[in-house]
Amino acid sequence: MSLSGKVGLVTGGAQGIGRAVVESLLNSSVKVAVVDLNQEVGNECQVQLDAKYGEGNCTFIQCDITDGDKLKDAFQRTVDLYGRLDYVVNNAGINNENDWEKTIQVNLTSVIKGTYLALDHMSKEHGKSGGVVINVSSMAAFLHSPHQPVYTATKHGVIGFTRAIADASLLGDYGVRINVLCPAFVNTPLLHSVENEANMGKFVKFKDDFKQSMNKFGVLQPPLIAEGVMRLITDSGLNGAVMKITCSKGIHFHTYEPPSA
Ligand SMILES: NC(=O)C1=CN([C@@H]2O[C@H](COP(=O)(O)OP(=O)(O)OC[C@H]3O[C@@H](n4cnc5c(N)ncnc54)[C@H](O)[C@@H]3O)[C@@H](O)[C@H]2O)C=CC1
Ligand SMILES: CCC(=O)/C=C/C=C\C[C@@H](O)/C=C/C=C/C=C\[C@@H](O)CCCC(=O)O
Repeated sequence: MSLSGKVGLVTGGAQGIGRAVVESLLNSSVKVAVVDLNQEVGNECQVQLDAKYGEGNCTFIQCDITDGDKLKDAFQRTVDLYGRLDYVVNNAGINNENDWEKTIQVNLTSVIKGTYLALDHMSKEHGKSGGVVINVSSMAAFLHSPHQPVYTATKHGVIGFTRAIADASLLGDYGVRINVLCPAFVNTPLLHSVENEANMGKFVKFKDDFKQSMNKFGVLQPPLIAEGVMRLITDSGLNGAVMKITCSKGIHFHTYEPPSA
């Protein structure tokens, strides 16, 4: 399936999982807007991607996704620059149990806003030609992690929101497939934040337990997560899917029991 001529937007795309996703999209000839808070890392990312993929194929847009007006501008700038929008990956996330209200804003509220903005630009309801949204949750949503109660809550929320809005998209014939991705531990700067009291607050005292959990389950590399994202983009049968990626099972899907009376 050729993705050439398509346009993607990835939040938190300057490093870690988001950066790997951006590179996979560029490798498939998709033009990409890299939306990220971090100006320095974003500038560095732009220079490296221009050198590797050629100028004009991606653009870094500095933006704090918790600022609704700035996020709206980032979407509009992408469409103004590349003429359309086909794929949105709501990936940016933080791990901060100290400032837990911020964690809710970044990990859940902004994912909801990013999904609604994606629909504004892609839904047939608005005369657009459809597309794919991928919201990044975590395997933490399937655990009762003592290290990260609020992070865990946000990731549960992302799954619930995504499954519901995916059904709405189907019922309303929006032409947009909306899926959720749940990686286990991935080797990125975020993973190392679990050692910091500034991030973990009073839960930092569980850090040894946390490390044992990582040793037990293993740590994934970002390119495998990007492979999962590309599958969610290219498999036209997937809507409301909950993709899990773990060391033991690789890329697989969560299944839910059908509702009963
Ligand atoms: N690393 C891991 O073990 C796992 C991570 N995840 C999730 O994957 C996503 C990406 O995480 P990583 O790549 O590991 O993190 P990371 O910390 O390496 O990268 C996150 C990126 O998001 C950006 N960002 C943070 N707050 C932002 C804001 N307010 N506005 C715009 N950009 C912002 C950062 O500047 C950074 O470039 C997150 O949603 C995370 O919760 C899920 C499962 C496992
Ligand atoms: C316990 C998680 C945690 O404290 C925080 C990690 C920080 C961020 C990464 C996050 O999103 C967590 C992922 C957690 C994954 C936990 C367990 C899985 O690896 C279980 C996999 C089971 C299997 O391999 O089949």
